[in-house]
Amino acid sequence: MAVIAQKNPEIKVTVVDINEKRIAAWNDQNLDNIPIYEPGLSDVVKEARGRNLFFSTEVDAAIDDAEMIFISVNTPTKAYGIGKGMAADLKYIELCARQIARVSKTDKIVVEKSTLPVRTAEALKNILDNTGNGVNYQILSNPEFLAEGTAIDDLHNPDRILIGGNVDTEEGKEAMEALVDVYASWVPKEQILTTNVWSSELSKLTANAFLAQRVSSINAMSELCEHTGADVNEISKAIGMDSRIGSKFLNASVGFGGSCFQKDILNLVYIAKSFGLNEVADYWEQVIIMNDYQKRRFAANIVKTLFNTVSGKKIALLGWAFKKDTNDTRESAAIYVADYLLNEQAEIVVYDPKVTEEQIYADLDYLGTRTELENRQLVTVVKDPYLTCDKAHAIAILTEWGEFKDFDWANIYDKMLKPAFLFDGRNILNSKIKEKIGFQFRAIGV
Ligand SMILES: NC(=O)C1=CN([C@@H]2O[C@H](COP(=O)(O)OP(=O)(O)OC[C@H]3O[C@@H](n4cnc5c(N)ncnc54)[C@H](O)[C@@H]3O)[C@@H](O)[C@H]2O)C=CC1
Ligand SMILES: O=C(O)[C@H]1O[C@H](OP(=O)(O)OP(=O)(O)OC[C@H]2O[C@@H](n3ccc(=O)[nH]c3=O)[C@H](O)[C@@H]2O)[C@H](O)[C@@H](O)[C@@H]1O
Repeated sequence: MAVIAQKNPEIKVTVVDINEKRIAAWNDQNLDNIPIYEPGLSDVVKEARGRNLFFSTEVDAAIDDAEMIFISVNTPTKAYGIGKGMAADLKYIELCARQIARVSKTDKIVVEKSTLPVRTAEALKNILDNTGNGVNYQILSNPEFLAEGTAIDDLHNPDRILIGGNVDTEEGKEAMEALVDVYASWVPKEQILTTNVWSSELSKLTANAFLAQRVSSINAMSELCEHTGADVNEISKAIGMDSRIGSKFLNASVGFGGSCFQKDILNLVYIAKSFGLNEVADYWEQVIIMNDYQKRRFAANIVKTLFNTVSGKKIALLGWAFKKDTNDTRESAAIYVADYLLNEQAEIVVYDPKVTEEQIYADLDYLGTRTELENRQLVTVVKDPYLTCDKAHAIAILTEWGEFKDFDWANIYDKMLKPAFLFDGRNILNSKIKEKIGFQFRAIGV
Protein backbone atom coordinates (compact mmCIF):
# COMPACT_ATOMS: atom_id res chain seq x y z
CA MET A 1 0.00 0.00 0.00
CA ALA A 2 2.94 2.30 0.70
CA VAL A 3 4.24 1.75 -2.82
CA ILE A 4 0.77 2.30 -4.33
CA ALA A 5 0.66 5.62 -2.42
CA GLN A 6 4.20 6.50 -3.49
CA LYS A 7 3.41 5.94 -7.17
CA ASN A 8 -0.06 7.55 -7.12
CA PRO A 9 0.23 10.85 -5.20
CA GLU A 10 -3.33 11.74 -6.24
CA ILE A 11 -4.81 8.66 -4.53
CA LYS A 12 -5.38 8.78 -0.78
CA VAL A 13 -4.30 5.50 0.79
CA THR A 14 -5.31 4.79 4.38
CA VAL A 15 -3.89 1.68 6.01
CA VAL A 16 -6.10 0.57 8.89
CA ASP A 17 -5.37 -2.14 11.42
CA ILE A 18 -7.00 -3.14 14.69
CA ASN A 19 -3.54 -3.51 16.23
CA GLU A 20 -2.98 -0.12 17.88
CA LYS A 21 0.65 -0.79 18.71
CA ARG A 22 1.46 -1.55 15.07
CA ILE A 23 -0.33 1.55 13.79
CA ALA A 24 1.48 3.68 16.37
CA ALA A 25 4.78 2.26 15.14
CA TRP A 26 3.86 2.99 11.51
CA ASN A 27 3.21 6.59 12.60
CA ASP A 28 6.45 6.85 14.58
CA GLN A 29 8.44 9.93 13.58
CA ASN A 30 11.62 7.88 13.85
CA LEU A 31 11.52 5.73 10.72
CA ASP A 32 13.83 3.19 12.36
CA ASN A 33 10.83 2.21 14.49
CA ILE A 34 8.40 1.13 11.75
CA PRO A 35 7.36 -2.46 12.51
CA ILE A 36 8.91 -4.21 9.51
CA TYR A 37 12.60 -4.26 8.61
CA GLU A 38 12.65 -4.23 4.82
CA PRO A 39 15.36 -2.57 2.69
CA GLY A 40 14.03 0.64 1.09
CA LEU A 41 10.68 0.61 2.90
CA SER A 42 11.37 3.51 5.24
CA ASP A 43 12.26 5.74 2.27
CA VAL A 44 8.93 4.95 0.62
CA VAL A 45 7.05 5.62 3.86
CA LYS A 46 9.00 8.85 4.35
CA GLU A 47 8.03 10.07 0.88
CA ALA A 48 4.32 9.28 1.06
CA ARG A 49 3.34 9.38 4.75
CA GLY A 50 1.32 12.46 5.63
CA ARG A 51 1.02 13.32 1.91
CA ASN A 52 -1.38 10.65 0.69
CA LEU A 53 -0.45 7.69 2.90
CA PHE A 54 -2.04 7.48 6.34
CA PHE A 55 -2.02 4.87 9.09
CA SER A 56 -5.01 4.66 11.39
CA THR A 57 -7.07 2.43 13.67
CA GLU A 58 -10.31 4.11 12.55
CA VAL A 59 -11.46 1.16 10.45
CA ASP A 60 -15.11 2.19 10.02
CA ALA A 61 -14.22 5.72 8.91
CA ALA A 62 -11.72 4.42 6.35
CA ILE A 63 -14.26 1.94 4.91
CA ASP A 64 -16.89 4.66 4.67
CA ASP A 65 -14.46 6.98 2.89
CA ALA A 66 -13.04 4.43 0.41
CA GLU A 67 -13.95 3.60 -3.17
CA MET A 68 -11.63 0.61 -3.22
CA ILE A 69 -10.82 -1.59 -0.21
CA PHE A 70 -7.91 -4.03 -0.12
CA ILE A 71 -8.46 -6.83 2.39
CA SER A 72 -4.92 -7.75 3.47
CA VAL A 73 -5.49 -9.43 6.81
CA ASN A 74 -3.76 -12.60 7.96
CA THR A 75 -5.00 -16.00 6.74
CA PRO A 76 -3.12 -18.42 9.01
CA THR A 77 -3.44 -22.19 9.07
CA LYS A 78 -6.52 -23.16 11.08
CA ALA A 79 -5.59 -24.23 14.60
CA TYR A 80 -8.94 -25.74 15.62
CA GLY A 81 -11.93 -27.71 14.36
CA ILE A 82 -12.47 -29.03 10.83
CA GLY A 83 -9.35 -28.64 8.70
CA LYS A 84 -7.14 -28.01 11.77
CA GLY A 85 -3.48 -27.83 10.77
CA MET A 86 -4.30 -27.60 7.04
CA ALA A 87 -7.10 -25.29 5.93
CA ALA A 88 -6.70 -21.50 5.89
CA ASP A 89 -8.49 -19.83 8.78
CA LEU A 90 -10.78 -17.33 7.07
CA LYS A 91 -12.33 -15.82 10.18
CA TYR A 92 -10.40 -12.53 9.83
CA ILE A 93 -11.46 -12.26 6.18
CA GLU A 94 -15.08 -12.86 7.08
CA LEU A 95 -14.95 -10.29 9.89
CA CYS A 96 -13.65 -7.72 7.40
CA ALA A 97 -16.42 -8.55 4.93
CA ARG A 98 -19.06 -8.20 7.62
CA GLN A 99 -17.60 -4.90 8.76
CA ILE A 100 -17.53 -3.57 5.18
CA ALA A 101 -21.13 -4.73 4.72
CA ARG A 102 -22.21 -3.00 7.94
CA VAL A 103 -20.45 0.31 7.35
CA SER A 104 -20.67 0.93 3.58
CA LYS A 105 -23.15 3.48 2.24
CA THR A 106 -21.63 3.86 -1.24
CA ASP A 107 -20.59 1.31 -3.90
CA LYS A 108 -17.18 -0.31 -3.31
CA ILE A 109 -14.62 -2.37 -5.11
CA VAL A 110 -13.36 -4.97 -2.64
CA VAL A 111 -9.94 -6.42 -3.47
CA GLU A 112 -8.67 -9.71 -2.07
CA LYS A 113 -5.00 -8.95 -1.37
CA SER A 114 -4.56 -11.67 1.25
CA THR A 115 -3.71 -15.14 -0.08
CA LEU A 116 -6.98 -17.07 -0.15
CA PRO A 117 -8.37 -20.47 -1.07
CA VAL A 118 -9.86 -20.62 -4.54
CA ARG A 119 -13.55 -19.56 -4.52
CA THR A 120 -13.27 -17.29 -1.46
CA ALA A 121 -14.62 -14.46 -3.61
CA GLU A 122 -17.89 -16.35 -3.77
CA ALA A 123 -18.21 -16.35 0.03
CA LEU A 124 -17.27 -12.67 0.22
CA LYS A 125 -19.86 -11.79 -2.38
CA ASN A 126 -22.48 -13.73 -0.51
CA ILE A 127 -21.83 -11.83 2.71
CA LEU A 128 -21.61 -8.44 1.01
CA ASP A 129 -24.66 -8.85 -1.21
CA ASN A 130 -26.99 -9.95 1.56
CA THR A 131 -27.04 -6.86 3.71
CA GLY A 132 -30.03 -5.35 1.92
CA ASN A 133 -28.67 -1.79 2.05
CA GLY A 134 -28.51 -1.37 -1.72
CA VAL A 135 -24.73 -0.99 -1.96
CA ASN A 136 -23.12 -2.65 -5.01
CA TYR A 137 -19.87 -4.51 -4.56
CA GLN A 138 -17.39 -5.72 -7.14
CA ILE A 139 -14.94 -8.30 -5.87
CA LEU A 140 -11.48 -8.57 -7.36
CA SER A 141 -8.59 -10.89 -6.62
CA ASN A 142 -5.18 -9.22 -6.70
CA PRO A 143 -2.68 -11.59 -5.08
CA GLU A 144 0.64 -10.30 -3.85
CA PHE A 145 3.85 -11.87 -5.16
CA LEU A 146 6.50 -9.82 -3.31
CA ALA A 147 9.10 -11.69 -1.30
CA GLU A 148 10.32 -10.34 2.03
CA GLY A 149 13.78 -8.84 2.00
CA THR A 150 13.30 -7.69 -1.61
CA ALA A 151 9.75 -6.39 -1.25
CA ILE A 152 10.31 -2.83 -2.44
CA ASP A 153 12.23 -3.86 -5.53
CA ASP A 154 9.68 -6.60 -6.25
CA LEU A 155 6.90 -4.01 -6.02
CA HIS A 156 8.70 -1.37 -8.08
CA ASN A 157 9.62 -3.88 -10.80
CA PRO A 158 7.08 -6.71 -10.63
CA ASP A 159 7.30 -9.64 -13.06
CA ARG A 160 3.54 -9.26 -13.39
CA ILE A 161 0.50 -7.90 -11.62
CA LEU A 162 -2.43 -10.29 -11.53
CA ILE A 163 -6.01 -9.04 -11.35
CA GLY A 164 -8.94 -11.43 -11.36
CA GLY A 165 -12.54 -10.31 -11.59
CA ASN A 166 -15.94 -10.93 -13.04
CA VAL A 167 -15.12 -10.87 -16.73
CA ASP A 168 -18.72 -11.59 -17.72
CA THR A 169 -20.26 -8.26 -16.68
CA GLU A 170 -19.59 -4.64 -17.64
CA GLU A 171 -19.37 -3.67 -13.93
CA GLY A 172 -16.85 -6.43 -13.34
CA LYS A 173 -14.70 -5.25 -16.25
CA GLU A 174 -14.92 -1.62 -15.10
CA ALA A 175 -13.76 -2.59 -11.60
CA MET A 176 -10.81 -4.49 -13.07
CA GLU A 177 -9.95 -1.48 -15.23
CA ALA A 178 -9.99 0.77 -12.15
CA LEU A 179 -7.43 -1.44 -10.44
CA VAL A 180 -5.37 -1.78 -13.62
CA ASP A 181 -5.16 2.05 -13.64
CA VAL A 182 -3.74 2.11 -10.10
CA TYR A 183 -0.85 -0.14 -11.13
CA ALA A 184 -0.46 1.34 -14.60
CA SER A 185 1.07 4.48 -13.07
CA TRP A 186 4.33 2.53 -12.81
CA VAL A 187 3.88 -0.96 -14.25
CA PRO A 188 3.86 -1.43 -18.07
CA LYS A 189 0.36 -2.46 -19.18
CA GLU A 190 1.56 -5.66 -20.85
CA GLN A 191 2.72 -6.87 -17.43
CA ILE A 192 -0.73 -6.40 -15.90
CA LEU A 193 -2.57 -9.63 -16.43
CA THR A 194 -6.34 -9.89 -16.06
CA THR A 195 -8.07 -13.24 -15.58
CA ASN A 196 -11.23 -14.67 -14.16
CA VAL A 197 -11.35 -14.47 -10.39
CA TRP A 198 -10.85 -18.19 -9.71
CA SER A 199 -7.73 -18.39 -11.87
CA SER A 200 -6.28 -15.44 -10.01
CA GLU A 201 -6.98 -16.92 -6.58
CA LEU A 202 -5.56 -20.30 -7.56
CA SER A 203 -2.52 -18.82 -9.37
CA LYS A 204 -1.26 -17.44 -6.07
CA LEU A 205 -1.37 -20.82 -4.31
CA THR A 206 0.15 -22.43 -7.40
CA ALA A 207 3.04 -19.95 -7.56
CA ASN A 208 3.97 -20.51 -3.93
CA ALA A 209 3.63 -24.28 -4.31
CA PHE A 210 5.95 -24.29 -7.36
CA LEU A 211 8.54 -22.10 -5.63
CA ALA A 212 8.56 -24.18 -2.46
CA GLN A 213 8.68 -27.34 -4.55
CA ARG A 214 11.93 -26.17 -6.16
CA VAL A 215 13.51 -25.75 -2.73
CA SER A 216 12.33 -29.17 -1.58
CA SER A 217 13.51 -30.72 -4.86
CA ILE A 218 17.03 -29.35 -4.54
CA ASN A 219 17.07 -30.21 -0.83
CA ALA A 220 16.11 -33.79 -1.69
CA MET A 221 19.06 -33.91 -4.10
CA SER A 222 21.34 -32.46 -1.40
CA GLU A 223 21.05 -35.61 0.69
CA LEU A 224 21.77 -37.80 -2.31
CA CYS A 225 24.84 -35.63 -3.01
CA GLU A 226 26.13 -36.25 0.51
CA HIS A 227 26.07 -39.98 -0.18
CA THR A 228 27.57 -39.93 -3.65
CA GLY A 229 30.34 -37.34 -3.76
CA ALA A 230 28.29 -35.00 -5.99
CA ASP A 231 28.15 -31.33 -4.97
CA VAL A 232 24.67 -29.80 -4.85
CA ASN A 233 26.04 -26.31 -5.65
CA GLU A 234 27.50 -27.66 -8.87
CA ILE A 235 24.23 -29.42 -9.65
CA SER A 236 22.24 -26.21 -9.10
CA LYS A 237 24.52 -24.40 -11.49
CA ALA A 238 24.44 -27.17 -14.06
CA ILE A 239 20.67 -27.54 -14.15
CA GLY A 240 20.00 -23.81 -13.68
CA MET A 241 21.78 -23.06 -16.97
CA ASP A 242 19.03 -24.97 -18.73
CA SER A 243 16.70 -22.15 -19.72
CA ARG A 244 13.71 -24.42 -19.26
CA ILE A 245 14.62 -24.94 -15.60
CA GLY A 246 16.06 -21.48 -14.80
CA SER A 247 18.64 -20.61 -12.18
CA LYS A 248 16.53 -19.10 -9.38
CA PHE A 249 15.33 -20.85 -6.25
CA LEU A 250 17.85 -23.66 -6.48
CA ASN A 251 19.84 -22.93 -3.31
CA ALA A 252 19.94 -25.98 -1.07
CA SER A 253 19.31 -24.96 2.52
CA VAL A 254 18.41 -26.01 6.03
CA GLY A 255 14.79 -25.78 4.82
CA PHE A 256 12.43 -23.06 3.72
CA GLY A 257 10.58 -20.94 6.24
CA GLY A 258 8.40 -17.85 6.13
CA SER A 259 4.77 -17.26 6.87
CA CYS A 260 3.42 -18.40 3.52
CA PHE A 261 4.98 -21.42 1.80
CA GLN A 262 3.89 -23.97 4.37
CA LYS A 263 0.53 -22.36 5.07
CA ASP A 264 -0.33 -22.02 1.40
CA ILE A 265 0.69 -25.56 0.45
CA LEU A 266 -1.24 -27.02 3.38
CA ASN A 267 -4.20 -24.99 2.19
CA LEU A 268 -3.76 -26.37 -1.35
CA VAL A 269 -3.57 -29.91 0.02
CA TYR A 270 -6.74 -29.32 2.01
CA ILE A 271 -8.60 -27.94 -1.00
CA ALA A 272 -7.54 -30.90 -3.15
CA LYS A 273 -8.66 -33.34 -0.44
CA SER A 274 -11.98 -31.57 -0.07
CA PHE A 275 -12.64 -32.34 -3.75
CA GLY A 276 -11.55 -35.96 -3.18
CA LEU A 277 -8.35 -35.43 -5.20
CA ASN A 278 -6.11 -37.51 -2.97
CA GLU A 279 -3.27 -38.01 -5.46
CA VAL A 280 -3.08 -34.26 -6.06
CA ALA A 281 -3.09 -33.64 -2.31
CA ASP A 282 -0.36 -36.23 -1.64
CA TYR A 283 1.81 -34.84 -4.42
CA TRP A 284 1.93 -31.36 -2.89
CA GLU A 285 2.08 -32.55 0.71
CA GLN A 286 5.39 -34.19 -0.10
CA VAL A 287 6.93 -30.71 -0.48
CA ILE A 288 6.20 -30.05 3.19
CA ILE A 289 7.26 -33.52 4.32
CA MET A 290 10.61 -33.04 2.57
CA ASN A 291 11.06 -29.62 4.15
CA ASP A 292 10.36 -30.87 7.68
CA TYR A 293 12.80 -33.70 7.05
CA GLN A 294 15.52 -31.31 5.87
CA LYS A 295 15.29 -29.25 9.09
CA ARG A 296 15.39 -32.38 11.25
CA ARG A 297 18.19 -33.90 9.21
CA PHE A 298 20.34 -30.79 9.62
CA ALA A 299 19.90 -30.77 13.41
CA ALA A 300 20.42 -34.53 13.69
CA ASN A 301 23.62 -34.22 11.68
CA ILE A 302 24.98 -31.73 14.23
CA VAL A 303 24.32 -34.19 17.04
CA LYS A 304 25.84 -37.09 15.12
CA THR A 305 28.95 -35.12 14.13
CA LEU A 306 29.51 -33.92 17.69
CA PHE A 307 30.17 -37.54 18.73
CA ASN A 308 26.47 -38.33 19.19
CA THR A 309 25.85 -35.93 22.02
CA VAL A 310 25.34 -32.19 22.40
CA SER A 311 24.24 -32.41 26.01
CA GLY A 312 25.75 -29.47 27.90
CA LYS A 313 27.60 -28.32 24.76
CA LYS A 314 27.43 -24.75 23.59
CA ILE A 315 26.09 -24.40 20.05
CA ALA A 316 26.12 -20.96 18.44
CA LEU A 317 23.32 -20.26 15.97
CA LEU A 318 24.05 -17.51 13.47
CA GLY A 319 20.78 -16.19 12.09
CA TRP A 320 17.21 -16.57 13.30
CA ALA A 321 15.21 -14.82 10.54
CA PHE A 322 13.67 -17.13 7.89
CA LYS A 323 15.86 -15.46 5.24
CA LYS A 324 18.27 -12.53 5.02
CA ASP A 325 17.24 -8.87 5.00
CA THR A 326 14.11 -9.34 7.06
CA ASN A 327 13.32 -9.42 10.77
CA ASP A 328 10.47 -11.87 10.12
CA THR A 329 10.93 -15.20 11.88
CA ARG A 330 7.66 -16.94 11.09
CA GLU A 331 8.25 -20.66 10.42
CA SER A 332 11.99 -20.01 10.33
CA ALA A 333 14.06 -23.20 10.14
CA ALA A 334 16.14 -21.79 13.03
CA ILE A 335 13.24 -22.25 15.45
CA TYR A 336 12.98 -25.97 14.69
CA VAL A 337 16.73 -26.59 14.65
CA ALA A 338 17.04 -24.86 18.04
CA ASP A 339 14.12 -26.85 19.45
CA TYR A 340 15.66 -30.13 18.27
CA LEU A 341 19.04 -29.27 19.81
CA LEU A 342 17.41 -28.13 23.06
CA ASN A 343 15.68 -31.50 23.29
CA GLU A 344 19.18 -32.97 23.12
CA GLN A 345 20.10 -30.72 26.08
CA ALA A 346 22.35 -28.38 24.13
CA GLU A 347 23.07 -24.88 25.39
CA ILE A 348 22.06 -22.48 22.60
CA VAL A 349 23.44 -19.01 21.92
CA VAL A 350 21.85 -16.99 19.13
CA TYR A 351 22.99 -14.02 17.08
CA ASP A 352 20.82 -12.34 14.46
CA PRO A 353 21.49 -8.80 13.21
CA LYS A 354 17.80 -7.82 13.06
CA VAL A 355 15.70 -10.15 15.21
CA THR A 356 15.01 -9.09 18.81
CA GLU A 357 15.64 -11.25 21.86
CA GLU A 358 11.94 -10.93 22.75
CA GLN A 359 10.96 -12.42 19.35
CA ILE A 360 13.38 -15.35 19.67
CA TYR A 361 11.96 -16.34 23.06
CA ALA A 362 8.40 -15.82 21.79
CA ASP A 363 9.08 -18.21 18.88
CA LEU A 364 10.38 -20.92 21.20
CA ASP A 365 7.63 -20.38 23.76
CA TYR A 366 5.02 -20.68 20.99
CA LEU A 367 6.15 -24.27 20.27
CA GLY A 368 5.26 -25.19 23.84
CA THR A 369 8.02 -27.82 24.03
CA ARG A 370 9.27 -26.54 27.38
CA THR A 371 8.43 -23.82 29.89
CA GLU A 372 9.21 -20.16 29.30
CA LEU A 373 11.66 -20.31 32.19
CA GLU A 374 13.49 -23.28 30.68
CA ASN A 375 13.77 -21.52 27.31
CA ARG A 376 15.37 -18.53 29.04
CA GLN A 377 17.73 -20.76 31.01
CA LEU A 378 18.90 -22.75 27.99
CA VAL A 379 18.97 -20.07 25.30
CA THR A 380 20.99 -16.86 25.34
CA VAL A 381 20.65 -14.11 22.78
CA VAL A 382 23.81 -12.11 22.17
CA LYS A 383 24.24 -8.94 20.12
CA ASP A 384 27.92 -9.56 19.31
CA PRO A 385 28.65 -12.45 16.91
CA TYR A 386 32.16 -12.98 18.29
CA LEU A 387 30.88 -13.32 21.85
CA THR A 388 28.19 -15.66 20.53
CA CYS A 389 30.84 -18.06 19.24
CA ASP A 390 33.14 -17.75 22.28
CA LYS A 391 33.86 -21.22 23.73
CA ALA A 392 31.30 -22.83 21.43
CA HIS A 393 31.64 -26.47 20.40
CA ALA A 394 29.92 -25.76 17.13
CA ILE A 395 28.45 -22.99 14.99
CA ALA A 396 25.42 -23.41 12.74
CA ILE A 397 24.61 -20.82 10.09
CA LEU A 398 20.84 -20.73 9.69
CA THR A 399 20.20 -17.48 7.78
CA GLU A 400 22.22 -16.28 4.80
CA TRP A 401 22.92 -12.76 6.17
CA GLY A 402 25.59 -11.11 3.99
CA GLU A 403 27.66 -10.00 6.99
CA PHE A 404 28.40 -13.61 7.98
CA LYS A 405 30.68 -13.96 4.96
CA ASP A 406 32.80 -11.04 6.16
CA PHE A 407 33.34 -12.18 9.74
CA ASP A 408 36.92 -12.63 10.94
CA TRP A 409 36.60 -16.42 10.90
CA ALA A 410 40.18 -17.04 12.06
CA ASN A 411 39.42 -14.99 15.17
CA ILE A 412 36.19 -16.95 15.71
CA TYR A 413 38.07 -20.22 15.31
CA ASP A 414 40.58 -19.18 17.97
CA LYS A 415 37.80 -18.52 20.47
CA MET A 416 36.07 -21.88 19.98
CA LEU A 417 36.61 -25.23 21.69
CA LYS A 418 38.45 -27.75 19.51
CA PRO A 419 37.65 -29.54 17.32
CA ALA A 420 35.71 -26.50 16.11
CA PHE A 421 32.69 -27.53 14.05
CA LEU A 422 31.08 -25.20 11.55
CA PHE A 423 27.76 -26.22 9.92
CA ASP A 424 26.79 -24.01 7.01
CA GLY A 425 23.03 -24.42 6.60
CA ARG A 426 22.99 -21.93 3.73
CA ASN A 427 26.11 -22.84 1.76
CA ILE A 428 27.41 -19.27 1.94
CA LEU A 429 30.96 -19.89 3.17
CA ASN A 430 33.97 -21.11 1.21
CA SER A 431 34.73 -24.58 2.54
CA LYS A 432 38.39 -24.60 1.51
CA ILE A 433 39.20 -21.36 3.35
CA LYS A 434 37.35 -22.47 6.44
CA GLU A 435 39.09 -25.86 6.47
CA LYS A 436 42.45 -24.12 6.06
CA ILE A 437 41.71 -22.11 9.21
CA GLY A 438 41.14 -25.42 10.99
CA PHE A 439 37.36 -25.75 11.11
CA GLN A 440 35.65 -29.12 10.77
CA PHE A 441 33.39 -27.76 8.06
CA ARG A 442 30.05 -29.22 6.92
CA ALA A 443 27.78 -27.73 4.27
CA ILE A 444 24.50 -28.92 2.78
CA GLY A 445 24.78 -31.39 -0.06
CA VAL A 446 28.55 -31.59 -0.39
N1 LIG B 1 4.07 -11.31 4.35
C1 LIG B 1 4.24 -11.43 3.05
O1 LIG B 1 5.35 -11.27 2.52
C2 LIG B 1 3.10 -11.75 2.14
C3 LIG B 1 1.84 -12.01 2.64
N2 LIG B 1 0.82 -12.36 1.80
C4 LIG B 1 -0.51 -12.61 2.34
O2 LIG B 1 -1.01 -11.41 2.93
C5 LIG B 1 -1.84 -11.71 4.04
C6 LIG B 1 -1.34 -10.94 5.25
O3 LIG B 1 -0.01 -11.37 5.54
P1 LIG B 1 0.92 -10.58 6.57
O4 LIG B 1 0.84 -9.12 6.29
O5 LIG B 1 2.22 -11.26 6.56
O6 LIG B 1 0.13 -10.90 7.94
P2 LIG B 1 0.28 -10.17 9.35
O7 LIG B 1 -0.29 -11.11 10.35
O8 LIG B 1 1.66 -9.65 9.52
O9 LIG B 1 -0.66 -8.88 9.23
C7 LIG B 1 -2.05 -8.94 9.18
C8 LIG B 1 -2.63 -7.73 9.90
O10 LIG B 1 -4.05 -7.72 9.77
C9 LIG B 1 -4.59 -7.15 10.95
N3 LIG B 1 -6.02 -7.48 11.07
C10 LIG B 1 -6.57 -8.69 11.34
N4 LIG B 1 -7.92 -8.59 11.32
C11 LIG B 1 -8.22 -7.29 11.05
C12 LIG B 1 -9.44 -6.58 10.90
N5 LIG B 1 -10.61 -7.19 11.01
N6 LIG B 1 -9.37 -5.27 10.62
C13 LIG B 1 -8.18 -4.64 10.49
N7 LIG B 1 -6.99 -5.27 10.62
C14 LIG B 1 -7.02 -6.58 10.89
C15 LIG B 1 -3.74 -7.73 12.05
O11 LIG B 1 -3.83 -6.94 13.22
C16 LIG B 1 -2.34 -7.69 11.41
O12 LIG B 1 -1.63 -6.52 11.74
C17 LIG B 1 -1.80 -13.23 4.20
O13 LIG B 1 -2.92 -13.78 3.53
C18 LIG B 1 -0.53 -13.63 3.46
O14 LIG B 1 -0.60 -14.93 2.95
C19 LIG B 1 0.99 -12.43 0.46
C20 LIG B 1 2.22 -12.17 -0.10
C21 LIG B 1 3.36 -11.79 0.69
O1 LIG C 1 3.18 -15.41 -0.44
C1 LIG C 1 4.18 -14.97 0.12
O2 LIG C 1 4.21 -14.60 1.29
C2 LIG C 1 5.47 -14.88 -0.61
O3 LIG C 1 6.18 -16.12 -0.34
C3 LIG C 1 7.48 -16.16 -0.90
O4 LIG C 1 8.27 -15.08 -0.41
P1 LIG C 1 9.01 -15.14 1.02
O5 LIG C 1 8.46 -16.26 1.83
O6 LIG C 1 8.93 -13.76 1.57
O7 LIG C 1 10.55 -15.42 0.69
P2 LIG C 1 11.27 -16.41 -0.35
O8 LIG C 1 12.37 -15.66 -0.98
O9 LIG C 1 10.33 -17.06 -1.25
O10 LIG C 1 11.93 -17.50 0.61
C4 LIG C 1 11.14 -18.45 1.28
C5 LIG C 1 12.02 -19.45 2.00
O11 LIG C 1 12.68 -20.31 1.06
C6 LIG C 1 14.07 -20.33 1.32
N1 LIG C 1 14.79 -20.55 0.04
C7 LIG C 1 14.52 -19.78 -1.05
C8 LIG C 1 15.17 -19.98 -2.23
C9 LIG C 1 16.13 -21.00 -2.34
O12 LIG C 1 16.75 -21.24 -3.39
N2 LIG C 1 16.37 -21.76 -1.25
C10 LIG C 1 15.71 -21.57 -0.05
O13 LIG C 1 15.97 -22.30 0.92
C11 LIG C 1 14.36 -18.96 1.93
O14 LIG C 1 15.56 -18.97 2.64
C12 LIG C 1 13.15 -18.80 2.81
O15 LIG C 1 13.32 -19.48 4.03
C13 LIG C 1 7.39 -16.00 -2.42
O16 LIG C 1 8.71 -15.98 -2.98
C14 LIG C 1 6.66 -14.71 -2.79
O17 LIG C 1 6.48 -14.63 -4.20
C15 LIG C 1 5.28 -14.71 -2.11
O18 LIG C 1 4.61 -13.50 -2.36
